[in-house]
Amino acid sequence: MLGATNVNWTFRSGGGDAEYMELEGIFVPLVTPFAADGSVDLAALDGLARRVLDEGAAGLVALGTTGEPATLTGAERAAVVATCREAAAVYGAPLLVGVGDSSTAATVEAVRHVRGDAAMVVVPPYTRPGAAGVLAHLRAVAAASPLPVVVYHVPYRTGQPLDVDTLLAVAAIPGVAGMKLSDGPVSGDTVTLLGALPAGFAVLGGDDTVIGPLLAIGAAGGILASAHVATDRFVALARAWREGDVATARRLGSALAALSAALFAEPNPAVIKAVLHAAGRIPTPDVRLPLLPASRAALTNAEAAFAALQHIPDGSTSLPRWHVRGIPGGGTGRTVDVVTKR
Ligand SMILES: O=C(O)C1=N[C@H](C(=O)O)C[C@H](O)C1
Repeated sequence: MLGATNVNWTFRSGGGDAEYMELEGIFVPLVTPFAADGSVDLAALDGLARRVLDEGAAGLVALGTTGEPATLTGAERAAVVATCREAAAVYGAPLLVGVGDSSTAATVEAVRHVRGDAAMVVVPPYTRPGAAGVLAHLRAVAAASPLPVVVYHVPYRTGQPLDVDTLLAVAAIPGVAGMKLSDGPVSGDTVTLLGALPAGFAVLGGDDTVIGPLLAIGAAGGILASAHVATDRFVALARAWREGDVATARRLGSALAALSAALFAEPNPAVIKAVLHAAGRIPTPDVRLPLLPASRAALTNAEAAFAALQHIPDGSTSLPRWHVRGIPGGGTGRTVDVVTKR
């Protein structure tokens, strides 16, 4: 359990006790599918959510960068969260909801209304307030949040780098349960950070191409847009590192890094949407301006990287799966008697 806070939750990474939220394993930050008329296709979103959970994802993220939240209306964002929440509830899986901007007051207000299991709060972008400003911002937000906070550190998007001491100070803030770490290549600082985390504080890797090394040095999991495409393989990678199956982890990690590089060859989530559309999983590959659709070449490369994965063993014949029992209506119902993970 982290910190003495004004919130009524308990947390640890790992375990399996129902009273705790787990921040471990592969979380999928869902794209927002658009219909041909430009509206948000909530049925397609529901299908994506259920598919990744079926394939062993530990949880969902709504309104991550990948969900294009900046170009959604308030009503669309609320509908996306409600859809993800409903799907997550069927599986008993946690839902993280992305929130936050450059204003502390606005973020404090927004975090009070998050409808999920945790708020994924981005380091304030654009303003570059410095380390002390970031800490003051996150302390104010965490103190106001009724939910655990997962800090999203992504300096190439926010423009705000943070050193190891500052990241450890973030980890010590009451109410901050974990961090999505998207600060680029694994460096000496990354190794220092992962080795010095407080007990129970979870780092989830958010740079898809380096998830293998991050898991190897102690990340509890990842928040990976690439895991739309090969969810079970990313789940197998996390398991292989957790269980010490190093040979499998290295082979899978290498092939998945190639897949991620192809999926991120153009601004995210354009290529992922193109691949999902080509596979018939979303109705259009559309993104909203200023994002542009993926090129034909990017789609072809990503499909080739995905095809290459089929020859890589995952180290097990039985991947972890959500086991859903007692769904009225033959598995398509909205209520469920028992959901466990095995
Ligand atoms: O939406 C997210 O969460 C993620 N966004 C990152 C990005 O687009 O920079 C990538 C990561 O896979 C998860």
